[in-house]
Amino acid sequence: SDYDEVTQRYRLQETVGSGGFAKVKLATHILTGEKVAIKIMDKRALGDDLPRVQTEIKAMKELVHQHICTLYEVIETSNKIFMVLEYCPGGELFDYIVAKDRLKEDEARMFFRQIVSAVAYIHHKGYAHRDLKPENLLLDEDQSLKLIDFGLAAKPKGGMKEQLETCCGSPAYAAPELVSGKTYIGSEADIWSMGVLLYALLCGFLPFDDENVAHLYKKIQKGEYEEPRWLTPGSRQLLKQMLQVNPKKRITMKELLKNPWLLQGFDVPIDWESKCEKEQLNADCVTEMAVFNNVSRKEMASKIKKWEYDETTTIYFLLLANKYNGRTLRLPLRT
Ligand SMILES: COc1cccc(Nc2ncc(-c3ccc(C(=O)NCC(=O)Nc4ccccc4)cc3)c(OCC3CCNCC3)n2)c1
Repeated sequence: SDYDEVTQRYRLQETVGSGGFAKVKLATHILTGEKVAIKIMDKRALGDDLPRVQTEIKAMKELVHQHICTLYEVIETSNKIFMVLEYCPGGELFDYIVAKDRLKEDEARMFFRQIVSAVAYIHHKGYAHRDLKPENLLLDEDQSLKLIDFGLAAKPKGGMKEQLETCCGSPAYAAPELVSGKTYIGSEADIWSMGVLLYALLCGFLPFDDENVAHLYKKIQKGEYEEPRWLTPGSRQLLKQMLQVNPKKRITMKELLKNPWLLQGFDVPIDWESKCEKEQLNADCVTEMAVFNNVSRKEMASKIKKWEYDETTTIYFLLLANKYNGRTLRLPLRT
């Protein structure tokens, strides 16, 4: 069946999310014992949206960053596409904010710097996210955030309008120019969405909200929102610059990266460059895999560098992730 290959290498566990054409199951990579997330899509259900999955996979292969969930492997069968992805043990940032009601300014800033880092990197690579919201931000261990795009929003073929109608959930994070159906620039719309995100982190509720979508659009286009008394002048100023209805007056990513409120307590600009680009292989991981496969390091390195997004890519990324969080993952020697 469609699941034969994936069940040989992964133990599928509970479903943690489903939306639109995708379902996500947590799973364990049998060889290493590491947890992964597997996004399962049915080709028939996708219909003529299938090209968007290819677009997303192409995007994911280019977007390798410490604050973006890594794609490890793609398994395609006659009816299904399985994307094996980095698992984030902390679940959604959305649930974290709800549990804490709202975040203290320092914690909000610590998270928001990571979000800006991921989005600046995506923009640098020529992409726009277009669906930034707390449900698409996952917590890794030790308070680090990973950006995902669960709803296949990355570079939708139509404008966002069609994207808004099709995708579930409210457009509470969508920019005014976008809900007005105007042509818009993805990166400018992402800045607005990050402003709504920052507001939600600091306040615990949304700046523009209404159960009637038409009324919600009106509020977004008006751009007026409450400022709770606990907001500091620095955060009010930044929110004002991000939640500018006119996209040409909105703060740019360049200005955002050196915004004084974001620098407070860190005094170093936000480092948005990727720390885990694919160009430079980690020597220890190559060695460990060479020993495991009983081949030379040179041979192993050239196999990894093909980036076929098969089991070799998965093992390399899983070993690399463990280097970062200090755990040494040992491949079981082949019996
Ligand atoms: C929620 O329950 C829990 C509880 C405990 C742990 C976890 N852990 C856990 N880890 C990993 C995932 C995941 C990662 C990536 C993708 C993905 O679709 N990547 C594709 C992608 O990111 N493209 C892309 C990114 C940037 C630019 C362009 C394209 C999908 C899912 C997950 O999902 C759960 C869903 C549930 C519904 N809301 C969204 C998340 N959940 C989840």
